[in-house]
Amino acid sequence: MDRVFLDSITRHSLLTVVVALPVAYAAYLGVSRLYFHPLSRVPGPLLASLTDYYVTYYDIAKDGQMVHQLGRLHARYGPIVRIGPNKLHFADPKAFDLIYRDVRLPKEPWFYDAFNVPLSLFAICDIPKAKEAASVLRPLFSRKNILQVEGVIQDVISHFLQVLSQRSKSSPRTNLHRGFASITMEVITTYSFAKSYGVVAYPSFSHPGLVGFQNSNFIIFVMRHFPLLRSVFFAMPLWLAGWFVPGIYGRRQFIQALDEQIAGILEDPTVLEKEEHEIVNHHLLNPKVGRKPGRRELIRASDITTANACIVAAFNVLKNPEIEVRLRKELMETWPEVETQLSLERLEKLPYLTAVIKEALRLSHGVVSPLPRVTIVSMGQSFMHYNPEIFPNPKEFRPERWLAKGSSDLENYLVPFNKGPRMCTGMNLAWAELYLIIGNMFRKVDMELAGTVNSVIANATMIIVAVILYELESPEGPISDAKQWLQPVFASVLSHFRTLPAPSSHPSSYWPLFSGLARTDSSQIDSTT
Ligand code: HEM
Repeated sequence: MDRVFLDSITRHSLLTVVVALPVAYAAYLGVSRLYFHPLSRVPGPLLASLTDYYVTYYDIAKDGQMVHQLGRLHARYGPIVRIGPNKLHFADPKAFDLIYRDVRLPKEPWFYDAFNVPLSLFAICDIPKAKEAASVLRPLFSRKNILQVEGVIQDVISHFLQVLSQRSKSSPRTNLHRGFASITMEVITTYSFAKSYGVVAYPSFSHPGLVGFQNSNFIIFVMRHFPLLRSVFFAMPLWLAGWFVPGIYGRRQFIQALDEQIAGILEDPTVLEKEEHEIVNHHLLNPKVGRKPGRRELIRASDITTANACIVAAFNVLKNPEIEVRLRKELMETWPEVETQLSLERLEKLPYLTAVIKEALRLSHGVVSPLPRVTIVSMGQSFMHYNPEIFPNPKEFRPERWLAKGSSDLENYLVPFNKGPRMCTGMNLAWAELYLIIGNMFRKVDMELAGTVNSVIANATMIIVAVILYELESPEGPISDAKQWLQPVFASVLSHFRTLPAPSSHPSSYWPLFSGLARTDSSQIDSTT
């Protein structure tokens, strides 16, 4: 009897310890975070001071809305807000320089590891390692180098215009966001690998590699907030991973193709000598460098960001007839022969085109998520770009603000490429692409807005068709014939997904797409060349 009694006490105590320990630990954490933490005096919501899952809720359950929540928090608590137990967010323009120009502040691994590209400069947090990687990569994207590969960008854009012209005969409606992303993806792969992967020519501008890259954005948010899931997800067979990231199949196939090419170059480096211009891999595959290039991130970094800026420009110019007339007039006067190509250097001298691009960069932000630096401080670009004291009526697309007297001071507050030691490596390439794409589009193409498409449904459809096309691409498969008949079917299916009217002012309905969550709407633009 005594023994039974003792046993039950032991069981009870064990149970009490099992329950009480975590509760006590949570209470200890809560009290220390609220009252004894160095940030405990910084204002912010109680829940955010207690747990990082406050941000998780807005990033995941609220579909990437943290950026809007940050705006509300700053309105309530002031320019510095505690958004996590160890995290501060700033909304003061002076803080931007202090955070991002400080060479001592490394990138924050929690945020960058989720991209799963440890070799890419973008995700390297260790300062000496990042310096080493940057010393190889940055010179390749110098202005001098970009001018040398201008021909590549010009050729890709000309090809794109041809494809668009062909397409407009069978399907006048085009998702130009995909179109622009196809241009930038083709440019970066050609510049890096001296090989066209047929991205621009792919039906409906939906190359599986491109769709796969774009669709993996959401999973990055999940990986960021639930790091334990990373190893589970990356160990999954492709068919299962495809349930979570539709299109991952195309992405893996594409990466495999890039890997094979890299392996080919490493086996026989003389193939590089045959290229007309120096390509990124001339340098990255140099044995002295001793590291494999972060090939995926160059593609990710370059396709969506530049395409976002282009679509914001196209959308807003078409929305405002007086802006469109002024832009087309400037282009026409400098570029009377429409069949020719105009050089980047001449386009760069056009003040109104330049103002349109700056305004597009201001409103599109390359990366909306605040980019965290240890000890965890960050400030989202939108808190510079949407500051009404710097940019009156900040949500309006007004290129004229860049032409007004004293506007050169505004440049300090235009930070789409970030500032400081980790600012965008591809900035010169991005500027070149923006001039050439927007210049060409508004000189050579007549367009009008044609509503918006729900990109979740459109993506799913594109992926199914993309997979079918890939399957057909076996040696026996009649791929070219199949593409010919599938393309119009595909285009007409897609045109039925025009579910929403064009947004009436700023395209806020597809804003989350720009924040990297490809889950809402992207604009559709009627195009006829
Ligand atoms: C309009 C177009 C673009 C925008 C707005 C943009 C924006 C940005 C921003 C904000 C960062 C800083 C990220 C951070 O601090 O973590 C960044 C980094 C980077 N970008 Fe871009 N980007 C654009 C185009 C490109 C292109 C075309 C390339 C192609 C090479 C590129 C390559 C990179 C790389 C490699 C980094 C990492 C730099 C480092 O961490 O040191 N970007 N970009």
